[in-house]
Amino acid sequence: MSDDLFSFSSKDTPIVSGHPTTPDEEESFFSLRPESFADYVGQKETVETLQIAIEAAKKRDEPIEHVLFHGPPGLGKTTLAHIIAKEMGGELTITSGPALEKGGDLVGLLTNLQQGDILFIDEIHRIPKAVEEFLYPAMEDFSIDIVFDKGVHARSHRFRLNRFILIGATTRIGLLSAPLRDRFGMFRTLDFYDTDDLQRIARRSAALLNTPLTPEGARALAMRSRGTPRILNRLLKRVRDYAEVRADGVLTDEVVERALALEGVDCLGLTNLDRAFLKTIIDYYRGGPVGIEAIAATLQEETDTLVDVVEPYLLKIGFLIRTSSGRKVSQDACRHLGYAVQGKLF
Ligand SMILES: Nc1ncnc2c1ncn2[C@@H]1O[C@H](COP(=O)(O)OP(=O)(O)OP(=O)(O)O)[C@@H](O)[C@H]1O
Ligand SMILES: [Mg+2]
Repeated sequence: MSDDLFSFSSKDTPIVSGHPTTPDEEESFFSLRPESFADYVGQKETVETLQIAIEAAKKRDEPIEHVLFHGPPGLGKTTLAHIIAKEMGGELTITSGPALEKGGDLVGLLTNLQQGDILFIDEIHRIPKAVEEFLYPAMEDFSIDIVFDKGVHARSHRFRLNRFILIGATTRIGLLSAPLRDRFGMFRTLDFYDTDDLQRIARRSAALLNTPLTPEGARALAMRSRGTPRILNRLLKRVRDYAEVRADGVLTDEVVERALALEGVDCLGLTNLDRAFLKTIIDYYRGGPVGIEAIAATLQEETDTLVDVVEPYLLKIGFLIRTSSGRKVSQDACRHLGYAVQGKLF
């Protein structure tokens, strides 16, 4: 086992984790965020479903139904919420499951919404149960029941809300309760982007940043972005810095490769954490199957980070296999990492 296996963690490589590390960073990406469906690359079926729903709702002069987006971080869920709000002409209020600690937090937000406004709840699977119960009547009947006093004096009062649109986003659909899931009229899973779409995003972002990018450079970036626009935009900025300091400012495939090698990003876009994850399974657990908790403990990483950020892409490219008895590494992954694969190793 290599010595460097434990010398890093996802905290050392924020550049490639799917989540924005700071609000400022998210802010600085704001200009790269597409503001209309025309600029939103890929996810064709989701875009079409939404466009149809929006056009139909506008004809009837009513808001669209509640929408639930599911998918790994950085694929464009928040971006879609912004675009929907713009198309529908409503105000967008953004919150997240963990930020809604008490029922009162949600009631405050709901009662401030006007007809056609949008409430976006990120990480909706992390909403506390007590708060979730306020959401049911709010979503279904546009009303909330508030109970005053306790015991025999308890009285319930029903408040009417304006007809709003709830947009929920989650990285873990399995953790969402069935009653909540069923109250969304539309449910879309966002998938990883293919290289063509990522190249398109690279060209668009490079143009917005005024950075020269060759077609080969765009392809090299796309291949290293783990199917994720947010990662692509981050890597693009790192490569731009490198090109301006160590090259002539033009983002060619060679410059992309050199710059990203420095960041620990390999030709498939795998990061130090991805490789450490796979190597742990191979070196400590003979390739698996092994439970995620055991991997997390060995790597000293959060289980959630591994499940939300690391695993989805490794599963997608077939480097990781999930079985009923745990995670297994594939032979392709072993080959990529330079392990000898003899016959049936695992
Ligand atoms: N379809 C797209 N076309 C072009 N750029 C995109 C697209 N989707 C996302 N992006 C870019 O990627 C960034 C991240 O997208 P977004 O914040 O919407 O991801 P998310 O799915 O909400 O992630 P999280 O789960 O971490 O909240 C955006 O700021 C935008 O620049
Ligand atoms: Mg988001």
